[in-house]
Amino acid sequence: MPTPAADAVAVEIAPSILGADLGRLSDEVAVLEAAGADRLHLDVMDGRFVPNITLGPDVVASLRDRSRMPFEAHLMVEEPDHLLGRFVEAGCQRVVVHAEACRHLHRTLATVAELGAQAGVALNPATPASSIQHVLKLVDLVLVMTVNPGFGGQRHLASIVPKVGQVLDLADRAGQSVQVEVDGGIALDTVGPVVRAGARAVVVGSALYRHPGGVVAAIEEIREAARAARRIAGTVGPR
Ligand SMILES: O=C(CO)[C@@H](O)[C@H](O)COP(=O)(O)O
Ligand SMILES: [Co+2]
Repeated sequence: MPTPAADAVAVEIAPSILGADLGRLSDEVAVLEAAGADRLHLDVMDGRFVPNITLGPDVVASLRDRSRMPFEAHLMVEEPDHLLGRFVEAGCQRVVVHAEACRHLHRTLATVAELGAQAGVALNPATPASSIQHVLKLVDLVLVMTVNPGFGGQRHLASIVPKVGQVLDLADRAGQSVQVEVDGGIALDTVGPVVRAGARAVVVGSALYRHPGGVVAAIEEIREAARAARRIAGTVGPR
């Protein structure tokens, strides 16, 4: 299997541990790392922005000692400014905030960069691509949500997939380079269209844990389906 870096049609796989056995979290992270995950997607929920509560920076810090994967925190947190430093100190290389959760989005993203991490912005299904035009120069990643955030295991909203291309068009016109990652209901049957739309990374949660062959087989198959979609689309350039 070619390494993602050497592979012109690679699509990065970022497992979400929401579907894992949270009582064995560090073992589950080790399994994902051994399975070749490109980075770990940590879903942080505050019970306000979304109706669920998950993990905080202390949990992230204890996983940090046990893994060499890059960590990406997906903050589903209302007004997250007070927590940005905590997640960077905990070892997150990237912090993704929701456009809808930040009153001063530009300032929040600039703060992430000042803290020394990569900044990402996430968009709820109802939020248009145009709402982040003014911050594209501050982010290296746009997370297009294809479920309403808050829970793993929801049905993928295929109608939102065209937003991937809309974000990439906006970035092109602004002369900015961003990676688009898609999050929500990604599985063997949904990864192809999002990759053909231009996504170069996908978050995968429940599909990993539903697969009868286990996490290793699931990552392998989804990675191969994503590579095949890129080959079919004939898009091996940056997009
Ligand atoms: O951010 C979220 C949900 O809010 C996601 O990262 C999901 O938790 C991924 O899980 P699946 O949709 O793949 O089951
Ligand atoms: Co997420």
